[in-house]
Amino acid sequence: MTSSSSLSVRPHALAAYGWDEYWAAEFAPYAAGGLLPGRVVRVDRGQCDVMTEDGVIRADTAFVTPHDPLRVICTGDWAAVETTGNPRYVKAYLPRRTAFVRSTSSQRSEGQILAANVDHAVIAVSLAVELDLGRIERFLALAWESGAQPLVVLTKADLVPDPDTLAYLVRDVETAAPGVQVLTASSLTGEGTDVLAAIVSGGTSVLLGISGAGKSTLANALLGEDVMDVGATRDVDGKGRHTTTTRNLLALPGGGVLIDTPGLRGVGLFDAEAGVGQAFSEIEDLAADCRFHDCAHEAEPGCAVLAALADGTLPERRLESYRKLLRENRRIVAKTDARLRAELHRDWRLKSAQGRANYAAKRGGRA
Ligand SMILES: Nc1nc2c(ncn2[C@@H]2O[C@H](COP(=O)(O)OP(=O)(O)OP(=O)(O)O)[C@@H](O)[C@H]2O)c(=O)[nH]1
Ligand SMILES: [Zn+2]
Repeated sequence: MTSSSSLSVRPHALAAYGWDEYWAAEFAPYAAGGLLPGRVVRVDRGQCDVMTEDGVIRADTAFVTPHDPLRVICTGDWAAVETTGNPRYVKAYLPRRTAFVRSTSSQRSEGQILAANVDHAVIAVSLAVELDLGRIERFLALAWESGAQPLVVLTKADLVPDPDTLAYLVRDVETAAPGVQVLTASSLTGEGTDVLAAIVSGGTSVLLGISGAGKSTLANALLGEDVMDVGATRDVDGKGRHTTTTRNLLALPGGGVLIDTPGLRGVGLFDAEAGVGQAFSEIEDLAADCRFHDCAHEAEPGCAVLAALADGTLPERRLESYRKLLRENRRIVAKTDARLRAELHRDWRLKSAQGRANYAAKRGGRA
């Protein structure tokens, strides 16, 4: 989107990419070490594209690709890049403020880092289909877990022309989203885009939501052009390979930064118990008033959650959804633990085999 020619060497050329006093202070030791700051706009195959005040630099990620997949450099990170060399290496990245993680597969529950330093998680929900509050709650848990502030945008509002119906739908979603702003938007009328643009102008945002929710349409409205389609086109260099200049992180014309990585779109829960808690904050608030601190809200006396169910202040659907997401999350965590346990067990078997061998040696070589 931004051509490198428009990125002259200015003191705050990176401001459009989120550079501020906070990051400048964090980066100070690296600057003292002669490294260049930049924001990662794309990561692929051992290399990454870093937006610096000199424009985009292709850099090697060997130093920032540790064994732990959650510590691998990713889009949105603030990188410290060498000023010279071929290849130029990313030597480090700044501690993340927030991070989106997903479970890579159902077999091995290992997290994968998808995006770093995101401030707003915009959850797109289509009004063209029946609202699925459970799914919205799932996205909200994921968003809260990342550390970003969630925001729900009900898209395709033009398909709900009756204002009362629209207001009712918004309230319905609001009951499933405590502490979260719920907006409506339409690409047809343009309604809502300005409000969204104003919110995302302060910081870095991601768009979450299922296929067809209207994420690309929202992104294009924010970008003021069809960048999302442009990114998919092939490089016309006669070599028939894909363009390598596609960015997953873009500066918005109205301010703010948008991250759109493919994996983010289908992101699932990964060890998100805190996020689930935040997504159901009214239930956790109630639970604080239960007589027993370990109340399961099943049949315990003095249960504030059950009392709220009984007097109608807490919808039953909310409690069921909360339980469902907690169960789902615990299954994922248990899977991770199982893998860890398997590794520990292997370790233990190795040690005990060694122990047996040592013991046999002491006894004169007889096993
Ligand atoms: N009527 C109406 N249709 C819309 C609106 N926004 C998006 N659409 C349509 O909804 C469909 C899906 O929109 P996309 O923006 O591609 O959805 P997406 O979430 O990016 O989908 P994926 O790329 O599959 O993840 C497209 O056919 C859009 O034209 C809107 O405000 N009103
Ligand atoms: Zn209780």
